[in-house]
Amino acid sequence: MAQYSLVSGSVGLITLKNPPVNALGAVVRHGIVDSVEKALSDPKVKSVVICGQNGMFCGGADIKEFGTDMKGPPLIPMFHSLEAANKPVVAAIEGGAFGGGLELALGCHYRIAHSKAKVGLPEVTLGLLPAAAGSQRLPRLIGVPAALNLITTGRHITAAEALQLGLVDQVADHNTVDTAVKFAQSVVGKSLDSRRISNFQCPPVPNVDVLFEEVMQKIRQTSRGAIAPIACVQAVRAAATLPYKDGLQKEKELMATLFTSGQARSLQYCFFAQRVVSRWSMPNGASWDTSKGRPIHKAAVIGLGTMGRGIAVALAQTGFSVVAVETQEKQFMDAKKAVAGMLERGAKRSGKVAAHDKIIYSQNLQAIADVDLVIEAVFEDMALKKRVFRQLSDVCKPGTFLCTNTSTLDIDQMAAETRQPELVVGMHFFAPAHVMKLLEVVYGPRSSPEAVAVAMQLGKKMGKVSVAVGNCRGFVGNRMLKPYRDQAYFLLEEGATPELIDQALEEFGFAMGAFKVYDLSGLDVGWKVRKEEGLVLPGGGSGKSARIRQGVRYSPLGDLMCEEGRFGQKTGRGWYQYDKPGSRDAKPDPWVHRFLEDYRARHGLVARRISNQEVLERCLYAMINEGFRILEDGIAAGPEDIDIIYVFGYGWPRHRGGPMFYANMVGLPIVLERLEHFAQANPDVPTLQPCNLLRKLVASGSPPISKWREAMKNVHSQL
Ligand SMILES: CCCCCCCC(=O)CC(=O)SCCNC(=O)CCNC(=O)[C@H](O)C(C)(C)COP(=O)(O)OP(=O)(O)OC[C@H]1O[C@@H](n2cnc3c(N)ncnc32)[C@H](O)[C@@H]1OP(=O)(O)O
Ligand SMILES: NC(=O)C1=CN([C@@H]2O[C@H](COP(=O)(O)OP(=O)(O)OC[C@H]3O[C@@H](n4cnc5c(N)ncnc54)[C@H](O)[C@@H]3O)[C@@H](O)[C@H]2O)C=CC1
Repeated sequence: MAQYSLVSGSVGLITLKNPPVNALGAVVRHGIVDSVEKALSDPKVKSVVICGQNGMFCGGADIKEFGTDMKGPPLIPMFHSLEAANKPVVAAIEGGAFGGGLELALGCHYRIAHSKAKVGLPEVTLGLLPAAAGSQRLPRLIGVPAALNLITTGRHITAAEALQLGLVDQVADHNTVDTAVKFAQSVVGKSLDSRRISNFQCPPVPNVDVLFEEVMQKIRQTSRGAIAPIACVQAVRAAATLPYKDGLQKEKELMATLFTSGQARSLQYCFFAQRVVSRWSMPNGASWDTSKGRPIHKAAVIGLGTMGRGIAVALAQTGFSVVAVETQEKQFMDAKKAVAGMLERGAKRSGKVAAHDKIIYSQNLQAIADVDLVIEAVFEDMALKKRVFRQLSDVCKPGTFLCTNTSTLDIDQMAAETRQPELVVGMHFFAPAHVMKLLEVVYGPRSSPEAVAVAMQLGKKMGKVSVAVGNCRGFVGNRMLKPYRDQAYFLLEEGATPELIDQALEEFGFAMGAFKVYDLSGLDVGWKVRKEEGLVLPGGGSGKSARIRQGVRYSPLGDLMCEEGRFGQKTGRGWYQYDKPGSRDAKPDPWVHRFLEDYRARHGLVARRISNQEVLERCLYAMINEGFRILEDGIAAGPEDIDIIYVFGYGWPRHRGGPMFYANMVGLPIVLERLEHFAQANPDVPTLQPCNLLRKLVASGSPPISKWREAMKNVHSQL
């Protein structure tokens, strides 16, 4: 609702009330219309102030209303009547004004923001554009380049930046509403013509075509396949080149296409999924609302290689005291230098002081005796990790949480080496750990809810999107990656090239195809693991065993590449060729094509034409099938957990919602039918056999994704 009152004898105060963010649901919209009418028709009222309750102006349209019949007054006429009012209207922005909330403020004649408030037009992140005239008013107010930046990125800006851009008129340090009321009284009688933004001419831009072309090109590169950023540019272009009324019409047309698009549905799903996963639960019933964490002041990182360095930086930048331990002399020296550089660069970007003094370096484990939490990041070697956990348990004070950054190994085996196994959890960061947003928090069978709560809260403090998952090989992300990568290799055997597969995946929206990722992370990493697992045979093996391991189909192609010394970017040669070792510019390599032809000839394989569609179906459906298995096994609490892991950790295009949401969009019967088809053609690939949960969901009429948790309960109760 919107509450109306008369304050200071002459100011009509309209307070938006719709907790928690005062979203513009139908009831609020009715409330605004009624209150504005009251204020404008009351002769005692000389000016109007609009604010939100509980220190929050307005979080924009009520996203939960999208996809419903959206009854109630529309926003555009409401904002026009505010702007046309003959009494000054002032927006008092506390907390934030986002999307429709900022568009409401742009309809007002003046905007006053609290110094801690943030504003923005984040519609693009929901697959939309600011279609309550925001795309037309903002460029008129702050100019085309700044508006383009805000509208196409959706970023939230501080009150200080908003003031600098001319988006707000004043910043208040204390009671914003009181300041706005006084301000509203002070401007009574002043002409309002110059305050009505829709009357403004857009400030002229030299080389307007060049500017729009540059922005468009950048967007095509960074938001591969996403339609909303492109529509945002087109809408701002309309503001820059057309009269307001025509620009508004263009905005409306563009929004009509976006509003019902699959991309908007996917992005809005991601918005809510991100919030769902923060309310974690464990199969034993423990959950975020029943489990308390404990404050962490001092943490340790063990092993300062690729991951440990990033984790130490992320902890220090969050304000924790960190003891960073590395045993190898050269690594120790290199790590100190590298961490210092990362802190410096981070400080430059954020404008803060580099947190060098937060980190103490040591080559001795005794230095961590008084820390509250340890994150182990030594080599991926179970024997070593077990030894380290034994030492940690001896050295650390009782009650210290012991976390491992392992990407695949059994948390419980490490916990078993300690005196308090209930304090052991996985904290699986992604490289580079100070940049990547995802954190998989892995609970073993003995992990306490308190330990999970601590890791989840720590992740949140570090600005990570944290997802709690169960303990199995590869957890959620890496477990699902395996069948996807296997399919990519099998497709090479059957006639594809690395560039054909990567192109199909990149056109789908991945930032990088499977083989570019291999080259980036190093082919030798997986080779080492496969060797330890006894999967690698010299020369790839021969005869029947060459392409079968432990009874299932296996491609030795990756092993053979490593035997040739082709480890990827680091050696300048991998699935692509590079100008020099370390270079990132991947070029197709005729050597690889010959190598694949020889391989096929040796194994009697006849190359066939492989379509983009087949690449996507084989790679993605195999991955999705594993996702259903993960749900069936209770490793992830719901499809949202899997989707958020893929969107934030594995470059899955957000506008496609994550693998499980994508399956839901494609249609579960289609996914099942294709998997059955591929499984029949590949009986030696068990990961293509459709799993029970998928079959049960289809048999029960393919419920929407929001109902899968319920369906999963039935499957679990039958087990
Ligand atoms: C042809 C049709 C024409 C239609 C025209 C429509 C044109 C438009 O007018 C378009 C729009 O406004 S689209 C909406 C734009 N606004 C946004 O994107 C802001 C979304 N919210 C946020 O960023 C953060 O919640 C925020 C920064 C605000 C607060 O962050 P916090 O971390 O403090 O809190 P959260 O945990 O994120 O949120 C608390 C609870 O509020 C729910 N929520 C937030 N924003 C909402 C919103 N706009 N609508 C509905 N629910 C919303 C959020 O889901 C969470 O709920 P629970 O998870 O249940 O607690
Ligand atoms: N590299 C990646 O992209 C990711 C790796 N991980 C996991 O993180 C862990 C570390 O991986 P990386 O950083 O890539 O390895 P790395 O090889 O770059 O670094 C490991 C470091 O640990 C040090 N170390 C070994 N034993 C030690 C001990 N007893 N005490 C102190 N330091 C010791 C080594 O000297 C080395 O500097 C592994 O478990 C890996 O699976 C997880 C996510 C991503």
